[in-house]
Amino acid sequence: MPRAGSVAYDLERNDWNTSSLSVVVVGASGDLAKKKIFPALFALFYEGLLPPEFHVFGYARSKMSDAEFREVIASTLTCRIHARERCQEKQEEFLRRCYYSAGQYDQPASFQELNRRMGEVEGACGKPRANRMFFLSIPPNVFIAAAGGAADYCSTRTGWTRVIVEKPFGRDSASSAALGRGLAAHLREDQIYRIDHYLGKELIENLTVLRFSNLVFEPLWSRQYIRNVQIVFSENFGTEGRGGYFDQYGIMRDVIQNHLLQILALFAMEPPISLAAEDIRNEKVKVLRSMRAVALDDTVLGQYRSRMHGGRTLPGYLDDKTVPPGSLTPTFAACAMFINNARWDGVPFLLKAGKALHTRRAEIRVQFRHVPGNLYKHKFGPDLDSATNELVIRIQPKEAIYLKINNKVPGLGLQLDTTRLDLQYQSAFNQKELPDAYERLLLDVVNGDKRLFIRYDELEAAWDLFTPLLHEIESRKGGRLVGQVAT
Ligand SMILES: NC(=O)C1=CN([C@@H]2O[C@H](COP(=O)(O)OP(=O)(O)OC[C@H]3O[C@@H](n4cnc5c(N)ncnc54)[C@H](OP(=O)(O)O)[C@@H]3O)[C@@H](O)[C@H]2O)C=CC1
Ligand SMILES: O=C1O[C@H](COP(=O)(O)O)[C@@H](O)[C@H](O)[C@H]1O
Repeated sequence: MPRAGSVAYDLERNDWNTSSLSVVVVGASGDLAKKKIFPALFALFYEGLLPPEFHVFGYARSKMSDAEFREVIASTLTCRIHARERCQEKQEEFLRRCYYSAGQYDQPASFQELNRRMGEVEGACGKPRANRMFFLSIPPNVFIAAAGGAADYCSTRTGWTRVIVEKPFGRDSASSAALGRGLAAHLREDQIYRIDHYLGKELIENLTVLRFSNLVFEPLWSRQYIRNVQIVFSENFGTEGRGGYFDQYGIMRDVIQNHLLQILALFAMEPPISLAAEDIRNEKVKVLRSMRAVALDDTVLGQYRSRMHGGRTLPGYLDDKTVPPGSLTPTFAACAMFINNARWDGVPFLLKAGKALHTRRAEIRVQFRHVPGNLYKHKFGPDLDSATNELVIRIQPKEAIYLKINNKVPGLGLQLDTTRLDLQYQSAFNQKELPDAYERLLLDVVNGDKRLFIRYDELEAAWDLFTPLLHEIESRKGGRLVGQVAT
C-alpha cells in the first residue's frame, strides 16, 4: 500500500506550526520500549520525520530521574541509524527532549503528576495545541488500568489523544471481548491503535502493491491457479528469558492468531474500493469471517527440546528458568486453514510458526497448480511437484520476491531446469537497511492512519477462529500440548 505521502508529518491532518507532539511510553523501563520503541522514535527523529516540537515521556513504576532515563535511552540507540553521519549530535538533541515520570499504573495521582509535567513541557514550547500519543508497552494485567489513567487524567484538551496497544489482545474470544470493553470504557475506537508489527514490515506493506498494481498476479490469485499458500515463521532462538510471558500464551497466540493470520487476510482479501483504512479493513474482516475455525485434525503442535548444534548444547524450552517445570505449552504449531468463499474454496492456507528452529525466516510461499496437459511433462520425471511454479515473498531476513519457473537450460539439447526470476531487495534498491516496522507504524499513528492497525471486529473474528481449538487443547489432560517433537 503506498503511503499517504512521502513526507513525514502530514500537514493536511496535523498542523505542526501550531501544535506539538508528546509521545508517552508507558512501561518505559521494559524490554519492548528499549528494544524497539526508543530506537524507532530516534530513527524517525534522525530522519527529520517528527515535528519540530516533539517530546518523549517515559512512565513506569521504576524510580528514575530524567538524567537516568536519558542514559537508559542512550544505551538503546544502537539501532540502524547508529553508524550514520552526525548520529552523536542528533542523539544528544533527541535525549534533551526526553523526560521521565515514575508512577503506578492504577493510581490517578501518578497520572495527574505525569499530566502536570507534560503540560509544563508543552506549555514551554509555545504551541497552542498539544497532541498526545501513548504507547502501552506493559503486560496485559495492567493494560486497562493504564489505559484508563492515560485517557482519564492525561488526555489533551487542545489536540488529539491516541493510544497504542500491544498484543496480546486477550487469550481467547471472551478475554479479548473483556479487554475491548475495558478499553471502550475510557477511549473511543478511533483513539485505539492495536499494533501488529508484522503489518509494518516492508514486504507486507508491498503485498497489496504487488497484487493490485501488476496485471500478471491478480488474475492468478484464486483457487483456479493456486494450489496452496504457506505462511511460515521460524526463529532460530528460543524464549530466552521471555518464558514467563510466552508460557501463558504459546506459539498459536503469540504468532499465528495475529501476525500470520493478518498476513493471510491481506493476501486473500478482495480488491478494496480504495486504499482508505476502513475499505482495507472491511475486506480483511470479510476474509476472516469467511474462514472456518481451525480444527484439531488440521493442527500439529510441538515443543523444542535440547539439541546439539556446532558442538554446543542448545537449551530446550523446559531448560529456560522462566518456564514453569513440565510445561506443555507449544513452541511450534502448524495448521491448515480454509476460506469458504468463491475465490479460495478448497485451497489450504498452511500457517506454520516455531521457536528454536534451524533458521530465522518469515515468508509467504504460493504454490501454483500443475500446468494442464503440460507438453514437457516427460522432462520432469515422476515428481511433477518439483516443477511447480512457486512465488516466494520473503519477509525477512534478506527481503526478496522470487518466482520459480521452468526454463530451458541454454544449449543445443532440450534440458529443463527450475530457476528463479529473482528480486532481491538489497541489490535491487541499493538499500543497506530498511526501516524497522515500528518506525512505519509509529509514524502512521502520528498521521492518524489506521490502515495497518487491527480494528475491533477483525480481532473478534480472529479469536473466533482459534478459540475453540485452544480450549480443546487446553482441556485435554489439563495440559496445553498434544504432542511433543524435537526440532
Ligand atoms: N518484548 C517484546 O519483544 C514484545 C513485547 N510485546 C508486548 O509488549 C508489552 C511490553 O512488553 P515487554 O517490554 O517485553 O514487557 P516487560 O515485561 O519488560 O514489562 C514492561 C514494564 O512493565 C512493568 N511490569 C512488568 N511486569 C509487571 C507486572 N506484573 N505488573 C505491573 N507492571 C509490570 C515493568 O516496569 P516497572 O516495574 O518499572 O513498572 C516493565 O519494565 C507486553 O504486552 C508484551 O506482550 C509484544 C511483542 C514483542
Ligand atoms: O510478536 C512477536 O514477534 C517476535 C518476532 O518479531 P520479529 O519482528 O523479530 O520477527 C517474536 O519473537 C515474539 O515471540 C512475538 O511476541
